[in-house]
Amino acid sequence: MSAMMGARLDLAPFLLSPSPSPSRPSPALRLRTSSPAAAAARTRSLAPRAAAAATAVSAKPAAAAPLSADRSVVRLGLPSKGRMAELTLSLLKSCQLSVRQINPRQYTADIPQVPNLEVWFQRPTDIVRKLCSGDLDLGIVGYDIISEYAQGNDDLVIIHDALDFGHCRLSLAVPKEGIFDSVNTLEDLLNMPQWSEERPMRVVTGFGYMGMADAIVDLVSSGTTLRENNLKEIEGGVILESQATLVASKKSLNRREGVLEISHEMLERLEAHLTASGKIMVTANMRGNSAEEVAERVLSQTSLCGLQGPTISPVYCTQDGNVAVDYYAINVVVPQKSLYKSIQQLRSIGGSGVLVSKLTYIFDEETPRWRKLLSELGM
Ligand SMILES: Nc1ncnc2c1ncn2[C@@H]1O[C@H](COP(=O)(O)OP(=O)(O)OP(=O)(O)O)[C@@H](O)[C@H]1O
Ligand SMILES: O=P(O)(O)OC[C@H]1O[C@H](OP(=O)(O)OP(=O)(O)O)[C@H](O)[C@@H]1O
Ligand SMILES: [Mg+2]
Repeated sequence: MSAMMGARLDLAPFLLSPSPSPSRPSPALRLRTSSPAAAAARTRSLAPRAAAAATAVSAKPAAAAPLSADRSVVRLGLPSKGRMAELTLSLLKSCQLSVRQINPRQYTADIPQVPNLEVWFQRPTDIVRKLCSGDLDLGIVGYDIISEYAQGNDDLVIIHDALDFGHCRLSLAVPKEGIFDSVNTLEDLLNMPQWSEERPMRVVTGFGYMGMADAIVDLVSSGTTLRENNLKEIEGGVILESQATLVASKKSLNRREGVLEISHEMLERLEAHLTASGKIMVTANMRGNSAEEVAERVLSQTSLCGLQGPTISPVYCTQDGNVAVDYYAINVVVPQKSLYKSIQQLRSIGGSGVLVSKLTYIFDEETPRWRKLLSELGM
């Protein structure tokens, strides 16, 4: 949950729970609607979105249902449309978990690499609902959707909290100009003389440009939509940081055969792929008297320390009919962004014949996320 923990929650009690905690200071703030789904349903064309927002807000998660014994297949819910859909499929493909959809009109598919797994394409909100109701066992959705639609349901557990796509934040924004001209922080906003008991600050998500609200709450990624609509974020106004997550029903993990094993395999593949992304393997030859002496030279360079340190192995050749070692091969994993620096450093200590290859997977020892999941399941 590391990425989410950075979220500033100053406003959370006002936005994510039905009634603000009485012990909090009472800024003159009244929230009309709190759903990011409603938030998402504003801006570029307002009227139709307002209607959509109204529908979305009333959606509540289904109560946790008993485990249905009538199916033996494990079900994974994936986003059926929107930006998350394509990115989810391409992430799975990168993990050698390609989804096979025989008929594109159907809402089910499979992953040939994982027998006994059925894929259901669903809207993100429905993925969470169906995890809660027991129709799905696993799902990939944004953390924002889990926060919003699985409140109070402790059956859901996040297996991987940082799938590295769908990055956005739920943020409070105000108009750039007018009375908000010099409002740059949450404190500035709450201290504005305009708000009072009789006229509290109104935060809505569907009517930000119609003069009915003072501020809005919406998902923000690049910030383009806000800019295009003459709005600005303010310091301290981030309510939640979100990105795609792999989530599961604890009940399924505990009781449905195969769910735990499939989760483990998915987690391992995802971790291996995500750990490797942005990293490259640099191989070079270096003359030296011993592996230790070469290691000292390599380790003196800041960009050549590798994951656990460089691997250094002798390169054998024959000299006058005898086997001899003049050179050592160095293998070191480095971040792609420090490629050129690594090459400069290798050359500066006598490296030659540098080869660079992309890394596809890094399988570490058991991932801490697996330990964490087992402990959350009481295993
Ligand atoms: N601008 C964005 N950049 C990155 N991720 C985003 C952005 N907006 C939303 N998301 C993430 O993507 C998820 C799905 O949003 P998306 O817009 O694809 O679907 P949707 O809003 O349900 O569909 P639609 O907008 O077509 O009704 C959100 O729950 C959030 O986690
Ligand atoms: O900061 P930006 O990069 O501009 O992204 C933010 C926008 O993205 C989402 O909308 P989306 O594109 O999903 O359209 P929607 O309103 O139809 O959901 C979100 O609701 C914002 O409007
Ligand atoms: Mg959207």
